[in-house]
Amino acid sequence: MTLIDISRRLENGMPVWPGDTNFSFQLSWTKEESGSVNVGKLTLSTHTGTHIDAPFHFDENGKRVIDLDPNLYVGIAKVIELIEVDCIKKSDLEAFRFDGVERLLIKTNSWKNDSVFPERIPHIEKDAAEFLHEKGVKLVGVDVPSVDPLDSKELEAHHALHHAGIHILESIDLRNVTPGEYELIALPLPLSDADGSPVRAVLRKLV
Ligand SMILES: Nc1ccccc1C(=O)C[C@H](N)C(=O)O
Ligand SMILES: [Zn+2]
Ligand SMILES: [Zn+2]
Repeated sequence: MTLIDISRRLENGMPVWPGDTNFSFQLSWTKEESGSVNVGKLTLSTHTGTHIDAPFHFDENGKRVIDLDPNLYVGIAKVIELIEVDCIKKSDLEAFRFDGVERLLIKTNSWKNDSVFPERIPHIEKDAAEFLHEKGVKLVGVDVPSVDPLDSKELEAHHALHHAGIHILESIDLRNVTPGEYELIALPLPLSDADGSPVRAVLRKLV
């Protein structure tokens, strides 16, 4: 069956979190120089493009990427639409059924021009994190670069989700995805010490 790619393209000049490391791919050796091969070199933040946050990103004692269970990032996921909401709160989520839903992907369509970093994004409210925990959700994915407001220092949503045992996937691209149930694959790289990791996130439609 065909895969729907929900990853943002990693390329020079792509938007990154303000002040964070720019993404760069360069050849450190060209085939001409080496006589045999092109060899590339990447420079990037762990929060580049579609990525997961490890709890260490916002908690000194939190798990690093290598400690995360890969099973979290592979399996059935429900995609819901909350188009252009200001924030994602419990009362918005109560309209949906979450029986047995462990992975929830929220399409807000609020990042219109993805060639520039957004100025404003919807964040997740604390009561939504608690509600999703009660429903048994273990992973939440959003189509924007953060689950908190862009200027947040407290990172209330990151902490509330962590407290609720919910892992975070950010900057997925759900423009070509209609609500429903899918299989998600969004595996982090096996980075030993990292606080986050880019992922190649794909969906497979369930029949
Ligand atoms: N890259 C950064 C640089 C500086 C300050 C925050 C960030 C973030 O990444 C925060 C965002 N909540 C994130 O998890 O992706
Ligand atoms: Zn992040
Ligand atoms: Zn984050």
